[in-house]
Amino acid sequence: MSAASFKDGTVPSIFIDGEAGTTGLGIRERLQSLSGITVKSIDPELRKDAKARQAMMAAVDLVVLCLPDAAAREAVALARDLGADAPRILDASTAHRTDAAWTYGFAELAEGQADAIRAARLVSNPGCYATGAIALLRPLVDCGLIPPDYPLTINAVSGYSGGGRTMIEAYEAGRAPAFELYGLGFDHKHLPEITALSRLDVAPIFIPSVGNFRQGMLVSVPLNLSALPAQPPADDLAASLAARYRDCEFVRVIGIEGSHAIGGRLDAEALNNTDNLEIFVFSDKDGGRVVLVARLDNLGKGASGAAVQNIKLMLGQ
Ligand SMILES: NC(=O)C1=CN([C@@H]2O[C@H](COP(=O)(O)OP(=O)(O)OC[C@H]3O[C@@H](n4cnc5c(N)ncnc54)[C@H](OP(=O)(O)O)[C@@H]3O)[C@@H](O)[C@H]2O)C=CC1
Ligand SMILES: CC(=O)N[C@@H](CCC(=O)OP(=O)(O)O)C(=O)O
Repeated sequence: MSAASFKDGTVPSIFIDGEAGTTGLGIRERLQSLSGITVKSIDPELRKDAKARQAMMAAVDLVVLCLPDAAAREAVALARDLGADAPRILDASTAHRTDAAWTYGFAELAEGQADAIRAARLVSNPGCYATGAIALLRPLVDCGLIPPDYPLTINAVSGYSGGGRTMIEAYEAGRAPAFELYGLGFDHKHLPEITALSRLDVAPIFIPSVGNFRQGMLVSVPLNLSALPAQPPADDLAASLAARYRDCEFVRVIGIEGSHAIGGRLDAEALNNTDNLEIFVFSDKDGGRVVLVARLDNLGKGASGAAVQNIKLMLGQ
């Protein structure tokens, strides 16, 4: 996007549709430290008024959708109706993550993905669990250590803010269990993106859970290495992951020794209020059993932090 093409003149402008929600607020807060952009806000009374939102869309270069899926689809239709005035869109919802017309907003996905995001008109921000799972799996599928048809299991735990305002209110009013498994219908909404973007042919068994803490997330994948066709040593998995993320600002791989050194426990909240993601490779003494773990803040790299990373790429910042 060149300066000459900005609707407002010299700096790009953004409208966050749903800015009062959990994700919207997180993005708003992070954008305060970003100079060289204008954030335009809608009158709160008109936040669900289609005409008023469409007028905001016409006035900005980029719209960030922080809405439930159905509302996000409606917002995209409003933007599309603007024709040549339509802004670029970053959608934080699940609605477009496996839609071929949209670019998946995980810059670290593969070589060239950051450039694809820079150039795209339509970008979907990844799901929080999906970010952790894809970060672990995609490099290992790409290099052939995990075959696309391998029967994988993914376990995960999230802080309750992942459930948006309704879940936050339920936990903070003491109306929710201390810890629960869910997704036991094998149909969690992140499964399609985890499967597609990890380049898997079969959906993993994915068991998410939520606990009585506000934010923070662990996503883990257990592997018996002797069951993998390549029977790779654990070191090969760690080396592939380290090589993939070597130059990534927000992703750090902690290899087998480093993972072992932290003492067999992982605190889900350790990366809270950061935009970082850590990958651990835990291995038993013989190197035959491995657990890969991604740790992130579900509201950081799992949502608003990733959104701001995408906004910066889309606006050439
Ligand atoms: N929480 C998280 O960790 C993550 C959430 N997401 C996704 O981001 C999106 C927003 O989620 P989250 O921030 O958690 O949700 P919240 O419930 O916290 O916020 C949603 C916001 O959208 C507003 N809204 C709802 N319907 C409409 C509509 N028709 N028109 C305009 N505004 C509307 C709500 O207003 P009101 O409250 O007044 O109804 C609220 O401000 C969802 O798609 C979610 O799946 C993505 C990554 C992580
Ligand atoms: C604890 C909790 O309920 N988490 C949410 C996922 C949060 C998230 O990242 O969802 P989207 O980005 O896909 O909206 C869930 O499992 O539905």
